[in-house]
Order: sequence, then C-alpha cells, then structure tokens
Amino acid sequence: MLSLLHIGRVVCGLIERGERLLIARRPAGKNLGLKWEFPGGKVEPGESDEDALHRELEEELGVRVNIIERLTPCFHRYPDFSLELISFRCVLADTGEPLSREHEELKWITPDEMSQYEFPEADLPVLEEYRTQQRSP
Ligand SMILES: Nc1nc2c([nH]c(=O)n2[C@H]2C[C@H](O)[C@@H](COP(=O)(O)OP(=O)(O)OP(=O)(O)O)O2)c(=O)[nH]1
Repeated sequence: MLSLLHIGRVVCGLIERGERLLIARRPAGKNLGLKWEFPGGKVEPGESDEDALHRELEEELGVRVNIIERLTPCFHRYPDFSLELISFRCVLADTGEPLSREHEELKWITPDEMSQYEFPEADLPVLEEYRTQQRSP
C-alpha cells in the first residue's frame, strides 16, 4: 500500500522590493531540487506561522522582514507527500541584501517574469493570486 506523508504547514515569503519579488532556487540534492521557490520552510510544533516565517528567513537569507499580508493557504498533494503552503507578502525590514545561505541562487524578478521560472506545483495558486492582485487597481 502507498503511504502518503503529510509534512504539515510550510510557510514562505513573497519578499517585495519595488516592483520585484525575491525567488530562490532549491539545491539540486533536495526534494523538488532546482525548482524556484519562495524562501521559507516547515512550521515547527508549537510555533505560529508568522514566527516560523521570521525564523526561516533569518536562517536562510539572514534577513528580517515586515509582513504585509497573508495570502490564501493552499493544500497540495505531490505524488509522495502533501503539505499546506501558507504564503505571506512581506518587505525587508533593513537595508542589507539577502544572502544565499541554503539556496543554489537568488533572483529579484518582476511578476511578468514569473512564467520563465519553474516553481513547485504547490506554488501555482499562490503565483496566480499574487499576479491577479498586481493587476487589480
Ligand atoms: N520554502 C518553500 N517550500 C516549498 C515551496 N513550495 C513547495 O512545494 N515547498 C515544499 C518544498 C519542501 O518539500 C517543503 C519545505 O521544506 P524544506 O525542506 O524546504 O524546509 P525546511 O527548511 O523546513 O526543511 P529541512 O531541510 O529542515 O527538512 O515545502 C515554496 O515556495 N517555498
């Protein structure tokens, strides 16, 4: 029998700077390797989603952020595991550049450029919601 692992809540940050958003490329050896994602990670037991976001962004990028808005959470089932992805629009709290401590590469892209990058399937509704928001006045 196939057993499907539910990894629980994963938070990620859509970090905005002017018209651009930060995307990060997952390392080759990790699951969903070389896909582009929004930095973040798994929420630990007893932690709030917001605390998890701040912890992960500090660990992965060495940055502090201010949260602007929580987007609609998405449940997604991959062939071998499922997760709930909770995304937040945010901005950098300080002037320093994010560091690529755990990713293959970081890039600042415009919403129009998103379609040129391969994101995990769980991110597709997030990208759609974000682009729709950008188009509305
Ligand atoms: N950070 C992040 N993870 C995503 C996104 N989309 C998506 O499907 N995921 C998946 C990939 C991973 O299976 C999971 C996040 O776990 P992770 O392994 O990157 O995070 P972590 O730092 O908590 O994990 P670990 O290496 O400590 O085990 O969520 C996304 O946009 N950002």
